[in-house]
Amino acid sequence: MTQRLRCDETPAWTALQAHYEQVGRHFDVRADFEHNPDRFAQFSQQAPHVFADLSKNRIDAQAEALLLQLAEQCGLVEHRDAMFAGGCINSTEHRAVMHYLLRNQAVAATSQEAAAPVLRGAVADAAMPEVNATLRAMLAFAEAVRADEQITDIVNIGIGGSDLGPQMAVVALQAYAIPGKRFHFVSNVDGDELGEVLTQIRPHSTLFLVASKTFTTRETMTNAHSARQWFLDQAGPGADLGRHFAALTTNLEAAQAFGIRTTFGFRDWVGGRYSMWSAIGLPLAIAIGEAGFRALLGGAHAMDQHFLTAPLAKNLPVRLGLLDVWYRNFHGFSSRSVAPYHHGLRRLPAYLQQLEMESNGKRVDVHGRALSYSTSPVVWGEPGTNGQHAFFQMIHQGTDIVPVEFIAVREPAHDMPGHHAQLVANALAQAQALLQGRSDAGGHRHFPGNRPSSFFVMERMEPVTLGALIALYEHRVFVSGSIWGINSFDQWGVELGKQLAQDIQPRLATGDVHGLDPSTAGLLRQFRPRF
Ligand SMILES: O=P(O)(O)OC[C@H]1O[C@](O)(CO)[C@@H](O)[C@@H]1O
Repeated sequence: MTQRLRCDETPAWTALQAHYEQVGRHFDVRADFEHNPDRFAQFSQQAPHVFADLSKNRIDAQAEALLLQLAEQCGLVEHRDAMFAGGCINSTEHRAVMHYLLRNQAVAATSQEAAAPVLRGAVADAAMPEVNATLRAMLAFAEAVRADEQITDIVNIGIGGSDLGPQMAVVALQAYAIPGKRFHFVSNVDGDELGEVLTQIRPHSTLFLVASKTFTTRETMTNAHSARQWFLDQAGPGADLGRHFAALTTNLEAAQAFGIRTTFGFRDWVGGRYSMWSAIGLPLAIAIGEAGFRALLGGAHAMDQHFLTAPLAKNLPVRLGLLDVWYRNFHGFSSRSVAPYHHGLRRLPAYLQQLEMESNGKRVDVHGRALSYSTSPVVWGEPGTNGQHAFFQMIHQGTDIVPVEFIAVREPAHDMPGHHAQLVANALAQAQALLQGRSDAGGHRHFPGNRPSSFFVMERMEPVTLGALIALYEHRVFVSGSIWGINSFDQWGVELGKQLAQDIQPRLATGDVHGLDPSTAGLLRQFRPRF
């Protein structure tokens, strides 16, 4: 990997620090709206399927210009192009990062057209035949399951990226889901979760999907083995495990050894949290069918094209990623709240927590050198309007500034009179209140205002728009991670806890506390009589 300038060593970083001290620290968005009639136009844009208004953020044209210089001086374009050329940018795992190839097709692609990818080049040309063959096989299987009236319940067993993406999308696209089938997602090793699902299903009408990139994740394997045992016990003699289990994994051998004969694979260049476009998306494909799944891929691909080709100043993932850097490193904001004003997007905050914090929660750069600046903010949220009646108090009047991201659609999927207008009015009003504040009352009733927010608008919640929205988030995370000079595609931070759990589990049975710190030893004794 070529040595790039670290972001805090660039002239643009120094200029941004000076600009923050002179202007940014006291920048009042309301005053800028008064002086600058073009502010809304300057800081809003239409990207594929997503309109974004960033004008309520604490950013001015000069800050954005300096951030674009920062991007240039940090080699953002070269890094992006290296990813799209199949370069080994996940350097700590020696892997390329090419999940975008999984959606390398135009929105209207049929299965024939999909054979002609839009992104070309040696790497894409080499990978696409296998990508398309797997996609076709997986979608054919999805269609067969959809047509199989005997199968009423689909149970996805997976965790992290093998759960959050497909679950978020199945929930979001409920209006497009095939009637007569129920979708369950089991991720936690807490037996309560699997146990609850097992009380709702019958073996002969259930399809279990064991989703695990590695097919070694302990939680998933424990749940899969328990599900298999339950199936064999319940189905009795002649139970056809092969008909009722399928695996979605890069480790086809391990899946076969488990006794599964229907497997759908993908390559190691698809990271777990970037895998909903791969075979990991099978539950979603069963829910929304081939046409829906292809539309989802097409929407994401449209965003890929935008990220690849739009000038940086009008490139939405770039603008968002740079805004994240501005807020995190210069304003010092440590969290961002996501407020989807759409009931279907209620799992989006959980999905984004993994996408953003597992990708960019790093304290060393790609060369392993400790960083002297902050990286990933905490990402959190709840759907509106619920959040308004819970934590928005803190966002309006608390001591910390929390940028909020509103997401709303123009067309609802329901036809309940009055609901959608009220929902949208609330989203607009919250963003307005955060900006304007209230100074006609003092003390407890005073709202300081000038609290930043972004607002995303989509036509409706449908496969193509969801695909574009998620790809937008993926690329935005890439942009901030790239500026920070970290590897957004590894996750070594999850390893230590996994290893220690393996050491502790047998100790729960034996009571051996040798070598443990006093707190862990004391806590282990709290559980001892149970094991
Ligand atoms: O799909 P797998 O291999 O079971 O991994 C599940 C999840 O575990 C992690 O590797 C780490 O927790 C995630 O990145 C991943 O999405």
